[in-house]
Amino acid sequence: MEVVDLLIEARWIVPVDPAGVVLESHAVVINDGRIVAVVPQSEAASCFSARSHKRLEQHVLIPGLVNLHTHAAMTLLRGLADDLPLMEWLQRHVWPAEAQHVSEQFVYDGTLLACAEMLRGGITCFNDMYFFPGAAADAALASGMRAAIGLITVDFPSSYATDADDYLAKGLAARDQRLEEPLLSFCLAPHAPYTVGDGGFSRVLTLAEQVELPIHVHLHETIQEIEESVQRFGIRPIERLRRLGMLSPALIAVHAVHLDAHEIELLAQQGCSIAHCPSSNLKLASGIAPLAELAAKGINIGLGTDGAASNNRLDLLQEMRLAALLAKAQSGRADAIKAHQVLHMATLGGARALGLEARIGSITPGKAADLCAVALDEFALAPCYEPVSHLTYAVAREHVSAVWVAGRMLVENGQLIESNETGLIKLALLWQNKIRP
Ligand SMILES: CSC[C@H]1O[C@@H](n2cnc3c(O)ncnc32)[C@H](O)[C@@H]1O
Ligand SMILES: [Zn+2]
Repeated sequence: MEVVDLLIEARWIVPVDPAGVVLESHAVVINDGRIVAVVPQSEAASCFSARSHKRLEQHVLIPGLVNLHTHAAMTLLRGLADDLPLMEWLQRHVWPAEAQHVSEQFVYDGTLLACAEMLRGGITCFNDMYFFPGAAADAALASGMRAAIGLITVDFPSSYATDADDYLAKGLAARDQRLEEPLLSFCLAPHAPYTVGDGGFSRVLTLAEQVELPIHVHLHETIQEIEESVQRFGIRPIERLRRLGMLSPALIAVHAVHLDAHEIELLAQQGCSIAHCPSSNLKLASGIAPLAELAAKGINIGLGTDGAASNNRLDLLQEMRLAALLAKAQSGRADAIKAHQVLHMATLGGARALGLEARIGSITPGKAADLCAVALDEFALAPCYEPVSHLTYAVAREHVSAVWVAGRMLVENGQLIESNETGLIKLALLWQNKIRP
């Protein structure tokens, strides 16, 4: 008998890879934070002796969800400015508030709050883009979460940095100090084509090639962004990035709402990934991304919540449902995007975009034990013919009962184990009183 740390038995296990597989009455065997085996429960009992044992009746166990695009610390700006289009929202409300309030402490506290919300909703990894990335990284580590930390660049000065060189130097220093952290990885994060000049993008590209990091950029989010680019540069943003040599498998195009057929072809040919953020795109009236067409071209797609100031939730299960429903309405085809496809986007798709496919995104031996258990034992979810259908169309984050990151249990019975929920609410209130006294 092999002695292992943890054995999780579940009524259903959806490994995500191979696609479409649903295992009944299996167990996941975990040792040293990694998945050792996925076997029938009868075999698990005879082959493994576990120090800890979790039995999940009428639960489905899935890989931890990967939030491919967020600005975690913006939880502290949730509900500050609603019902506005993107540029008015940014220029008149968000950027002034950020200029006044963003500091290292703001980012640490806001990210801590975001991690609590994400973990409780089954998200085990997030890809962040915000000021003071070192503080975001430390808050993720303090929460026990996995994070891809964006090293941001914008052409305007902030409380964090002055110009493109300063942003990048500070980002790289933050990364160098945390290179040994197994739960952290990094991305280069030039904000958008309308806030980063050609010089900034070229610096980012050179660095991305030197240090082999993904590049995470808002792209083709609104029609206004495209029209302004045509006025300023004579070309659309994707063509501008193409000429700069930025289109490659390292690129994560966030939003990608407004695309013509040629641009979809280009993104597919170049192996770019897309971070689809349906709630934020709807709330800011940016539009609806052509998800079915992107998927049909074989483009890798992940799902993102965007920040809590434009969503206003960090709830990837809700993004899954919305992604599937919008794709059907937009294409006029009920089978345009199916339940298992959005589960793939919310897990392996996000992991692949971040270059983390070998480590996370599916319940596969050798990968980290980042797992999410969803309870399907309530009347509103009964009966259950097909657990993946329920995950996409019926469950809410309140049904997430347990979450593990690298084999460490962080949510049990729907409650955060290590965070003090009352303390987090007090922290948010302190910031609320500073931001709007
Ligand atoms: C330079 S740090 C990130 C920057 O992005 C802003 N932001 C938040 N949501 C969006 C969005 O949907 N599109 C573009 N920019 C966004 C955030 O407020 C920060 O300033
Ligand atoms: Zn964003």
